Amino acid sequence: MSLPIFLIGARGCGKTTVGEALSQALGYAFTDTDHHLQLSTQRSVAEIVAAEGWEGFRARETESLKAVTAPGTVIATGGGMILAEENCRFMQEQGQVIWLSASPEVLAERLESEPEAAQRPTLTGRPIADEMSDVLRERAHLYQAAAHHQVNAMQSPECVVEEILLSLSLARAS
Ligand SMILES: Nc1ncnc2c1ncn2[C@@H]1O[C@H](COP(=O)(O)OP(=O)(O)OP(=O)(O)O)[C@@H](O)[C@H]1O
Ligand SMILES: O=C(O)C1=C[C@@H](O)[C@@H](O)[C@H](O)C1
Ligand SMILES: [Mg+2]
Repeated sequence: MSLPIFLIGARGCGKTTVGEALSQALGYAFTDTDHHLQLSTQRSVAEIVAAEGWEGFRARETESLKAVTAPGTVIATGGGMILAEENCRFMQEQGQVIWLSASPEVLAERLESEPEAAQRPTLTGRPIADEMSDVLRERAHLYQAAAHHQVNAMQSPECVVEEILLSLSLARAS
């Protein structure tokens, strides 16, 4: 059985971009928890947060994670998925967890060129570069603890996919 592959990491690290390419390379299905939430609620992240607060969004995010998880699937997760221990445990038990790691400067640069405010409402109210530094300071240890493998996400998407495939094949060989 082909275990699911979960991509974790901060906003802008490339979970959606790399996830689609990885799924094609493996012949897996691709799914994205943010996208699933948007489709199932017919609302954007910003609309859910405005109506239910971040707490409401986080509860829905956990439901989405469970709903989309299936064998033979690459799953791009929301940037805050690792905030709940329950989610981390679930991902570790169900499949392989890959952290796409990038510096706050690279993340901010990518997000500034494609803000997508409806899907990425501000987390701190601070300018994007400061927000990404704050977020990584708070979350880097959570991404690290949740992941089976850490991959450098500051390369081209093709190279990130190659690095993931290598770490998965090394894991299978050991
Ligand atoms: N490896 C990469 N090199 C250069 N640009 C990239 C790379 N990966 C993603 N990008 C670009 O960065 C932006 C964010 O990518 P993407 O939407 O895949 O990130 P994400 O991790 O899914 O973010 P979110 O958590 O908000 O869903 C997009 O404009 C994308 O084209
Ligand atoms: O980093 C975060 O907390 C988030 C990242 C996005 O993927 C969305 O899940 C949402 O905007 C929250
Ligand atoms: Mg995404």
